[in-house]
Amino acid sequence: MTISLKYRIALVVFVLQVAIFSPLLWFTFTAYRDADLQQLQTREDVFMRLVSQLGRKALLTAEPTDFQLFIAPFSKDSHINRIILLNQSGIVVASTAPVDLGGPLPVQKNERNTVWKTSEIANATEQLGAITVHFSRAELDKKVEALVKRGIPIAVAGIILSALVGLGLGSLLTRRLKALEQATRRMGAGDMEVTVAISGNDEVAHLAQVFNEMSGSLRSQFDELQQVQQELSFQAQHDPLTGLPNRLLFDLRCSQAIATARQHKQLLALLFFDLDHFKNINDSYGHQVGDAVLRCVAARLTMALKDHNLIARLGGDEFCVLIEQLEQEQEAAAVAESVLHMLTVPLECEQHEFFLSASIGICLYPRDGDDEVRLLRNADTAMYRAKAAGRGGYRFYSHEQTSSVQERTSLEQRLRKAIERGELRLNYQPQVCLTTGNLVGVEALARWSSPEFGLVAPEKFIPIAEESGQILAMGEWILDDACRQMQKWRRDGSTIPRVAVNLSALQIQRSDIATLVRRTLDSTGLPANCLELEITEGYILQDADRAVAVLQQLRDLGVSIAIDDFGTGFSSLSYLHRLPIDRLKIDKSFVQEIGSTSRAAQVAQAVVSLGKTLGLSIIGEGVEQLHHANALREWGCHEGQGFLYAPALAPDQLHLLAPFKRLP
Ligand SMILES: Nc1nc2c(ncn2[C@@H]2O[C@@H]3COP(=O)(O)O[C@H]4[C@@H](O)[C@H](n5cnc6c(=O)[nH]c(N)nc65)O[C@@H]4COP(=O)(O)O[C@H]3[C@H]2O)c(=O)[nH]1
Repeated sequence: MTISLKYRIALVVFVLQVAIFSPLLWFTFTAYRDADLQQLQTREDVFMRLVSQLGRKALLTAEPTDFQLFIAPFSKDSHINRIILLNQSGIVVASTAPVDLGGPLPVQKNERNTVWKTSEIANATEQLGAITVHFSRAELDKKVEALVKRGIPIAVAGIILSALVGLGLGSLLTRRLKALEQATRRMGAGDMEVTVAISGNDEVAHLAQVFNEMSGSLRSQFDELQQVQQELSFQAQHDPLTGLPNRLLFDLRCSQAIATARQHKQLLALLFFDLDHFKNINDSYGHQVGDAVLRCVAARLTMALKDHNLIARLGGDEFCVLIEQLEQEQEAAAVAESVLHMLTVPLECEQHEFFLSASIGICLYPRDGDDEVRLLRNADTAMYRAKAAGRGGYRFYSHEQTSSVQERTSLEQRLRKAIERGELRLNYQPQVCLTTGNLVGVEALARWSSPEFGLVAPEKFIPIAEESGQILAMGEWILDDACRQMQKWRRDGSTIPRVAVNLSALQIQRSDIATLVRRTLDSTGLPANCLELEITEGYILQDADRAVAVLQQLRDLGVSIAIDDFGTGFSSLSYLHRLPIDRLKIDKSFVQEIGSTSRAAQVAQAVVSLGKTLGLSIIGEGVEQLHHANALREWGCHEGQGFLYAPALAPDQLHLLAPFKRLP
């Protein structure tokens, strides 16, 4: 059993009081009684002396009657029980009742509160007798008893009072200690603001002061710790490069948002996107510039979408936007469009200008998934569809996309082995002079005949090869095979002036393309002027400065350069005139509109004029109809390529077609 400090103090005070006052009380009583007793004894001695003298007189005169008369009144004295005068022979000669005269001295019994006193009576020569007095002490005892009766309640009251004082003292002391204890408990429970009031200047006050000092120091340490903890938790949940929430925080917020949306039956949208060809920026300019671009993109995103969305960087160039409380899915499309629009503004970063675009996948809760993992995966799938559809756009997720992504993954795996298994080959599509109908060149176009998937269209496997990086090895093989074939035709006496080979943007950015071309020309023996390299307009737009430098290096080798798919980008005269190129290839989407009233047909004509103005050769791609060829020729376009003349053919079929005389 534990006794609180308050009661312990009270108990100690009580015991001390009892220990001190009991002997004191006892001493006072006995001292008082002793003093009274002494006084009584003195009076008894005086009385003894008096009755001894009177007794002597009675014995000497042998006339005890006077003596008897003298002592008779004392029989009523409460203090004197008996007075007995004995003669020489021990016979009672005078006494107070009830002792009989003439008899011997009765037996002296020691009664309570009484005392016998005897005094010998003698003269000079002989013993005369004795006087015995029986004194009573009852009076004295009664007095002491009365004193004790009066004193004990006072003593008990005093002790109780002191016990109460002890209790009060204890609670006074422990109340302050209790306050300290409660403050310590609150601090233990995490309340760092707690202090205790300091009263007085005693030890408890000092303890309270030390406590306050300790709590102050703990508070500042706790604040520091909290700050560090907040920083750590911020760092753990944010991307250090852009300051945006990272994957961890995004997952957390996403699952919270899903729970809220589930509860209130709301719609959510998740946008997942990456920057098209961002890898090229990293490869060409280094990671520092790449990082700066990502920072700028993050800042723009935050500016554009800050109001209602959670924006996160999931890693690399992958970003995610979560839109809550959606009314209808078109709102997600609007956000996607604003992201795309925001990226169309050229980005000036580290003294370079970048033209960015992104491919965005959108999926919706609850339609496309009911947890963050599934939503993210499906948004990723939708993003791949957006990429496959030509980049720079957005796609909503649909269930069919999942199977198409699975197909894409297995295509990618099979493609890795395609070259070494000899499943890839090149076909060649003639390019014809629109005036003479002569064969002016061929374009090498890759074909993949897979045992599992059959003939796979280049529009399907080339983007996969580009995204997976396989285009580097594949492109090297294509360049080598095309140059080797061309050299073979030459040796066989063919008069095909040139072979055009498509270069992927990645090949130009990630490899030393000029060295590769030089090496290939050397190893195959093909003269440089027999090789044309086709580069898409899109690549040049991504990075015009670098494109100018690379194209110049290639041109210095003696090869010619054509800009493929011209008209599909955002070409402007400002960069076109700086490019070291030989030919513009009008994209087939424009050529095929010739004859219609659409703007595309007008663009085709405008491209021809532009090319002529710049002194470039122009070739129309996708010439399917005679009127396409006629119109192009009339506008001044030099060459044409398309199904009107021939599709892409295997190398051994090509010689059957030349010369082309399909012109009117
Ligand atoms: N509708 C229509 N189409 C016509 C006509 N004439 C030609 N074509 C097609 O138009 C595409 C022209 O190639 P591209 O613009 O370089 O577009 C190419 C090119 O970007 C890429 N590609 C093909 N082979 C290679 C290659 O060896 N290397 C690289 N990097 N890309 C390649 O794949 C794209 C598609 O190639 P293909 O399917 O061979 O499709 C070829 C060709 O078959 C026509 O009259 N009408």
